[in-house]
Amino acid sequence: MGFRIIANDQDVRICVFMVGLPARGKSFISQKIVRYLSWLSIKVKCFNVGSFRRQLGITQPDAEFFNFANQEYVNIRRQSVINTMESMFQWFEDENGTVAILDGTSITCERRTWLVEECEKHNIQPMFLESWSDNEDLIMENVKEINTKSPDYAHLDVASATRDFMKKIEYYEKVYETFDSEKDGHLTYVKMVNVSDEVIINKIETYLQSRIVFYVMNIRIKPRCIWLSRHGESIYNVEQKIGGDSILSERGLAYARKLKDMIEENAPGETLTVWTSTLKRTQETAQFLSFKKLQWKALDELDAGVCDGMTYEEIEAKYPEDFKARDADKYEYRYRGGESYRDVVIRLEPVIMELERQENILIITHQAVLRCIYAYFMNVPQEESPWMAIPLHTLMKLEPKAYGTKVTALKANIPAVSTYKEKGTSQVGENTKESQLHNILRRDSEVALSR
Ligand SMILES: O=P(O)(O)OC[C@H]1O[C@@](CO)(OP(=O)(O)O)[C@@H](O)[C@@H]1O
Repeated sequence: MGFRIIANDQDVRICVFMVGLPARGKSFISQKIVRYLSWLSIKVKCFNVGSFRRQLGITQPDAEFFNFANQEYVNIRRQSVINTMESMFQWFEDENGTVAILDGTSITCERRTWLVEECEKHNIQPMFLESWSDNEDLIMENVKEINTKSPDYAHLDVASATRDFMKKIEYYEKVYETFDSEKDGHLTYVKMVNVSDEVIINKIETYLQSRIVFYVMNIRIKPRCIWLSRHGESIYNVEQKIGGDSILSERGLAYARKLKDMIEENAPGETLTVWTSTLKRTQETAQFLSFKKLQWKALDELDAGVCDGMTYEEIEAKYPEDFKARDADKYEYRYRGGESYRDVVIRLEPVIMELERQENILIITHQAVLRCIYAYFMNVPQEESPWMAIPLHTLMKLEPKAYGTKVTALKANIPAVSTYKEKGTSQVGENTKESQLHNILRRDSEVALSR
């Protein structure tokens, strides 16, 4: 529960200032940190300087607006940063925030000195995160992405937008001062060279800062897929019992066979590594797959403690107070002698870190664990994540992209019981799960557009 203590410690307030030329993936990194920290219940918010500039009425500036020789424009841009900082300080006060990310360029020493002074006045720890890159492919990939996604370029065709953007980069290059240990040795900074090819770390002082550093060190950007599946229908699922370590039903075994075909069809020729829990039902589901397999104890189902092996109806009859308490706050409720969703998230942290580093992975695990993993990738809030329907016999494909994660759900068309229990009832119901699955799919487009 270490993260909770930090999240509640009112003394820890960090501002991460992104540093770097345009198209160096700063927004991508900012969004990832936001997703990671909020998944760990740390109050975090990203403040994008570009949106504050747009609030000043500068909506579709051409490259000239970024010419540092033009004092009038420099002043307007400085004003956008001042407004962003004010809004950020306000957020720390009003919302009791812990980590703010300032997504701008902050490329001059003069600017950074000013930012540090402002943070000191407000008792906030400044930390700089520079994204430095000379990888042409990576840069052009980012330029393409920005030109199609940013409102700044909505009025231009791709060729004109690219020309304008390259000119803008040129202006920034003229004044860019990268971090170096001699002149910046007194500052807390992380310099990422070509994402995480090389990471230089200076003067990290607090635990939370070191968590952020550790996370960004693990970021990879190579395109890959993460496949997620629950195990096939188990005997306990059929009997509506929770927990346990039962084997698969006949239909569950049929899903295990079908899973092999589905992977071959949808990921032809790909090499995957299969991660399962240590429980029989996930291993039986993986048995027909010929890839390398790895068991994680951390992927075991949420521990239902004294309720393990019971149906929801039995729990309601035997522990009515607990049953109600869980429905009232499913994320925080901890089974007697067992776990809460929050506990599961914390034990999953090393899995997530490893997932960030890996290439194509297929995870075969359990309802509650999948909800937590899915919540991380899709930025699902805590109040919602324990209530998401993750139906049996459905394979999900997640494709992390620069501006969100794309999800595709593939149904095996092998019938299975529903294990979904709605709030306020002890019945598991067939009727809800389809609509919930649609919620999942809808969320994809929300996330993809959320930048
Ligand atoms: O948090 P809730 O919605 O109870 O879901 C978790 C439950 O899902 C189940 C099925 O009901 O997972 P699993 O299919 O892996 O067995 C239970 O074992 C587990 O307790």
